[in-house]
This record gives sequence, structure tokens and C-alpha cells, in this order.
Amino acid sequence: MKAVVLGAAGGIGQPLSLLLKSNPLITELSLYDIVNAPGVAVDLSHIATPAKVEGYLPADDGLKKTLTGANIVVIPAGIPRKPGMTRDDLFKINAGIVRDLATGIAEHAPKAFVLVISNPVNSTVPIVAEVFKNKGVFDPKRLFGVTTLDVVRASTFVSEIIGDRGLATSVTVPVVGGHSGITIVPILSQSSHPLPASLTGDARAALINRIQFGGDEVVKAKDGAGSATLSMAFAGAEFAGKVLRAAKGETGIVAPTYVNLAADSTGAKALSGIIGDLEYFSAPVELGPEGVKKINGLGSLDDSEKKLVEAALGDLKTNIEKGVSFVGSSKL
Ligand SMILES: NC(=O)c1ccc[n+]([C@@H]2O[C@H](COP(=O)([O-])OP(=O)(O)OC[C@H]3O[C@@H](n4cnc5c(N)ncnc54)[C@H](O)[C@@H]3O)[C@@H](O)[C@H]2O)c1
Ligand SMILES: O=C(O)C[C@H](O)C(=O)O
Repeated sequence: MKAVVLGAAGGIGQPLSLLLKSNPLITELSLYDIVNAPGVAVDLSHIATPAKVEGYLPADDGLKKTLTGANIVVIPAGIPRKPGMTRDDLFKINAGIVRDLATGIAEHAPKAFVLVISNPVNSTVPIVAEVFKNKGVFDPKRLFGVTTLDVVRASTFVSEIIGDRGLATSVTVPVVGGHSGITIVPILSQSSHPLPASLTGDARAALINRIQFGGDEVVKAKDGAGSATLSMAFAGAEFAGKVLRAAKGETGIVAPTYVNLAADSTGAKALSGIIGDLEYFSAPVELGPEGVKKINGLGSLDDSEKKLVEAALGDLKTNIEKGVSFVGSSKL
């Protein structure tokens, strides 16, 4: 399997590439950035794991060389937030970066699984889809917005609240919707491990708020030096690993991810009762050899969770339309 990281020299790109270099399913790792990718690649190439590593800059057809033959492409290219910014504030710069990289993928690796990390994810995933549609190569089963960090945070914070950090690796809580603020919807009622009976009212609301705004916690603590990088690299490598394992034929792998609902019309129809006609949504997805195998429903939600989903729909719709129309207007 050939894996590609676009934006590989960045805060996420470097540790993510390190983790992918350690994935035994990856035999080739190709790194691309506008700076320093060859250096990162040589550094990683000394690690005693099988993957062959190469790094490219834009010159001399670097993007084409990076992408040719790719099975999976992960995109953490783009600027991160500083305190006071929303993810949507990143759109101005990151939309163009993602559009141009998507154009390269559509031309040189149209069948690759594409995992979008660059923010605002709610809009950058539709951007990739629209570019692929324009090129006539869009397969909704192969495009994923990476929302795994929200799931990782939910596992961590819930294990802390249960009072046993040892559970962090086994607690699972579905997180659905999108990847920004109130579009991040944790379904605590479906936690794999029972929550303390005392976790009601304000305490429960505070946990939900912490999962929804976990990104802000890191942006604030980094104080101008960027946003989550190491935890994102962990989450990105975990999700990429799942996509690759499913591609290799492992069954029963389910993970929440932000997808175009055309990837599974039956699943989309089941969701439409609660999310209406949205084109994109993060729901638990069963992965298979071709990417999305099945979009699962949201299961049973309590009344407060139904309200959280409803509250997410307006922002999601706006964010999706912004991504779609950006590509439309770039064609003019
Ligand atoms: N999905 C998530 O959960 C999640 C989590 C954390 C961060 N993010 C997002 O990931 C993005 C990257 O964050 P970071 O902290 O790694 O930023 P960073 O600035 O440290 O790294 C970004 C890298 O992208 C590169 N880059 C810029 N333009 C490029 C282009 N046209 N082609 C290739 N590479 C290019 C830069 O040179 C840099 O190395 C941000 O948009 C951030 O908001 C998403
Ligand atoms: O918060 C950010 O801007 C980065 C990322 O989306 C996160 O959730 O940490």
C-alpha cells in the first residue's frame, strides 16, 4: 500500500508521517509539502520499518511524483487557528490549498482513499468532492473528513470522568455531525462504558461542551503557536489504519467520519429523518474494501441529543454550501 501525506512537514504532518512509517500495511510513504518534505523523508527513511519513504517539493512535478500510485492520501496541509479564530476563519486560505491539492489527486491518484484533515473540515470535504466531480472521478465511498480527534477526545474525557484513565483506550463514544463547535455532537448515551450516575445536568453539559470545544483548549494553551498537532497525528494515523485494514479485507471496522451521504443511499435515507436533506454528515461508518461500506444510523438518541443534532444542522448546511460554491465560483 502506498500512503501519501500532503502537508507532511507541518505540525501534524511530521508526527503523522512518523506514525504511518510504523504501520506495517504501508510499504511506500510519499511526503509532499511546499517546504522541507525531502528532509522529513530522509529523516524518517532511517527508521527500521519496511516502508520506503520519499519526499517532494512542488518543483519538477513533485505533486505528480508524490501521488502516482497512491492508495491513500491524507491531507493536513493548511494554516492552523490562533486564539480568537474559528475554524471557518481558516477558509480564506485553506480552501484554495485544498482545492489545488484535490485537483492533483483527481489527476494523479483518482482511485485513492482521500482523508481530509485541513480545516474547516465541514467545508474542505465538499471542496474535494466538487473538484473530483468536475474532473469526472468522484466516488463518494472514497472521501472522508477526519473527525477522529473528536472521538479520541471523547474517549479520553469520559475515561477521566469515570475515574479510570486505563479505560481511555477501550471507552468508545460516538461523535457525529461535523467538526466545529456545536456541529460536534457527542452521543454520551451510547458510551461503551456506563457514565457515573452523578453525571447529569450541568456536569453532563460541561462534558459535552468540553468535547465540542476541545480544539479551543489546545489553541488557547499553545497561545498563538497553532492548534492540536500531536493528538491529531495520533487520531489521523488511527483512522488511516482503519481504512487500510478494511481495504485489506478486515471486516467489522466502524468509525465515525464525515462523508458525502451519496456513499450509501440506504444509510442516507435512514438518517434523513433526523438530518433532513444535508449532503454531508459525520456518522458511524462501516468501512470495507472500497471505502464506505455502510453508513450506520445514529441509533437511539435521548431528547437532549436530538436537540444537539438539530442545533448542528444550520451551521453544517452553511459550511457545506460555502465549500460547494467556492469550487463553483473558482471555475468562473
Ligand atoms: N480535522 C481535525 O481534527 C484537525 C485537527 C487539528 C488540526 N487540523 C487542521 O490541520 C491543518 C494543519 O495544521 P498544522 O498544525 O499541521 O499546521 P502547520 O502550519 O504546522 O502545517 C501545515 C503544513 O501545510 C503546508 N502547506 C501549506 N500549503 C501547502 C500546499 N499548497 N501544499 C502542501 N503543503 C502545504 C505548510 O508548509 C505546513 O508544513 C490546519 O488547517 C488545522 O486547522 C484539523
Ligand atoms: O481546533 C482546531 O482548530 C484544530 C482541530 O480542528 C481540533 O479540533 O483540535
